[in-house]
Amino acid sequence: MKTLVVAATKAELTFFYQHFNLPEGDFIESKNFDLLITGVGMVATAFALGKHLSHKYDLVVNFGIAGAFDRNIALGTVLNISEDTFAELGAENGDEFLTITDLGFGENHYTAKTQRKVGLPLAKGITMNCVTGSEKSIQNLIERLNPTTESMEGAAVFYAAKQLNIDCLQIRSVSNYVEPRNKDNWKIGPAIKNLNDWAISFIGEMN
Ligand SMILES: O=C(O)c1cccc(C(=O)CC[C@H]2O[C@@H](n3cnc4c(=O)[nH]cnc43)[C@H](O)[C@@H]2O)c1
Repeated sequence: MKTLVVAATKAELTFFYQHFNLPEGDFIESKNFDLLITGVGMVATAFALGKHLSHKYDLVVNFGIAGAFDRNIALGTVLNISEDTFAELGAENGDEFLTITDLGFGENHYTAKTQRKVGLPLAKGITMNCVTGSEKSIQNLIERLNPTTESMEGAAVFYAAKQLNIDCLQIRSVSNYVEPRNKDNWKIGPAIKNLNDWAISFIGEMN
């Protein structure tokens, strides 16, 4: 049983590195799991997974922070993102948005796949190239997709795992609300701490 742990940045897995005494580096191999730091965004994620994802893995787990659309979710909450959509992939037709599925070019929506018990609240993610930062964009996305969270990588990880039919999970901790940009409101520290506590326990118990 071998797991590939995937994150966009090393900072998001700071305490995980410390706990498992991992060396510096973007691709670290260990007995029970390997760790891949992809860089931020879908393109970097797809390229890194194209190089490193293979059938030697039984499970891919994407860990990261995320923005939440729902203010009833406390900052720092750890969520199981069970479905994710490439929200910008498609075409505008005036005020209407056509997905790549509407255009006949494939699927824009992907799901987590695992039999393992995760025990976290489920959430519906979207994946964006551009962090949402205007009321108009927020309203459009809510009307069109009604997402709980957004990230910049999640759907790309699900996509890659699906290509090889490997089980996958996406676990994200809420660092901020999706709102007109104000980084002073982000609570990255507590979000990373909660994410790492969960990741250490989950990956530790698997081995
Ligand atoms: O500024 C810092 O100290 C810092 C430390 C660790 C990570 C970061 C990031 O900015 C990580 C970028 C990562 O976060 C995801 N993310 C978080 N919030 C959102 C959002 O509102 N919309 C989209 N993505 C978000 C995203 O997946 C990025 O890869 C900073």
